Amino acid sequence: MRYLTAGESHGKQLTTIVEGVPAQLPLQSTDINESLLRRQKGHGRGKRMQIEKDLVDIAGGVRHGYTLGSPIALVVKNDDFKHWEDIMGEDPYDQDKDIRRTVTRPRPGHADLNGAIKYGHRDMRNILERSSARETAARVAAGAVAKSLLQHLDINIVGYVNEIAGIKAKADHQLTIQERITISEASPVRCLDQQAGEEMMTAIDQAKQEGDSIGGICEVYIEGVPAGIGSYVHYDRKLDARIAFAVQSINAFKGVEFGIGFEAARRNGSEVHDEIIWSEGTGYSRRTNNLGGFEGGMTSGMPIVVKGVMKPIPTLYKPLQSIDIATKEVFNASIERSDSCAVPAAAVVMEHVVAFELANAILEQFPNDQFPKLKQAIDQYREEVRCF
Ligand SMILES: Cc1cc2nc3c(=O)[nH]c(=O)nc-3n(C[C@H](O)[C@H](O)[C@H](O)COP(=O)(O)O)c2cc1C
Ligand SMILES: C=C(O[C@@H]1CC(C(=O)O)=C[C@@H](OP(=O)(O)O)[C@H]1O)C(=O)O
Repeated sequence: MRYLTAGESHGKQLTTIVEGVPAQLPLQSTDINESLLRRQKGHGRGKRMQIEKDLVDIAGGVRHGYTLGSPIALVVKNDDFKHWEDIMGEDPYDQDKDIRRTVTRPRPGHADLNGAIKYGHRDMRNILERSSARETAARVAAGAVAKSLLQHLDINIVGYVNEIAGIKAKADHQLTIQERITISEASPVRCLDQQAGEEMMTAIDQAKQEGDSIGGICEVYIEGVPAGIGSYVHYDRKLDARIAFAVQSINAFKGVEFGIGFEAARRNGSEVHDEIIWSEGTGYSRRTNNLGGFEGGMTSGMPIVVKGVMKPIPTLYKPLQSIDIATKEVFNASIERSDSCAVPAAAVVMEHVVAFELANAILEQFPNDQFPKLKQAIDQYREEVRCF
């Protein structure tokens, strides 16, 4: 399974094509819309999210509520396009006539300057339109298809926020996945710890008031994955590595950890590696889950726990110094609008990109043309793992 996305932030629409989804998987636009609407929520987002109401149009690959096995085309319209038609429409645009709208002032921390140098654009709108995290709506649409597939295989996944601006949620390892889903969904910052969640909201409000931005840490938690998904035999078949790539590729993500992650560097081996246990009913398991569900690039059968670090949003009301590429003058310009914190939204994005990688690894390993056959094969494999 693979996917491509196309579309600019203030252009007509985002388009996603997902190829390699098995036939006969139940799929409806409501499944995808739920994910898209979750991504739009979250305390700290700017005015743009009040303009958009992301809804998918399934334009190919699905008939009467089931996938056909053909590529699935997903379209999400940009409602903001109507305000940008003169700038983003297809009619030739005379940049010289409207010099005020030419973007020549790169934001530190965004893709503007590097992208302009690479593609030779003097109007950095040509960069920012595509480097914008608006594209993550298209990634969530693709991930929602994968998530739907996983759910039909009894694999559940959720993304939530662990930390914002240094405020840490207290970890409750006993929470079931259903509890994690319900609690995070009810929290405006998608946090499992109500007290910390309230402090995070205050920190976001304060950052916004000061014209600043803040980042944080998201966690994705998955239950129901059998042991042995992925492989150790070649670097690009290691599933943890593929997940790390997908997470790192989300706009503004700067690092990835599995389980205790970087903390492993500070502990002895005896305090890191998860002891193997066995019981008649469930087969093999681990006494702890410090390694976050992976050993040797393969799942261990324990919950997958992966964290991603998001830096603060680069567009600031209180801007940093930069250089105008037209005049080479130093500037400290103010901006019209931006998110002050998008960590809660990013947790939903992370959930979906991870879902895609996991579903893809499963499809590579099992019969993938027809969903009922895939389900049968997975059920049989689970039984083999239990009796191993
Ligand atoms: C959900 C989400 C929303 C974002 N919103 C903004 C925003 O409003 N303003 C901004 O400058 N950056 C925003 N970003 C981050 C930029 O897109 C990102 O920093 C930029 O593409 C440069 O890429 P890099 O940070 O990965 O190097 C957002 C990121 C995500 C995931
Ligand atoms: C549009 C989305 O996020 C955008 C991501 C983004 C950026 O620079 O990454 C900048 C902002 O866009 P605008 O300048 O239009 O307000 C965010 O709103 C979205 O998440 O759907």
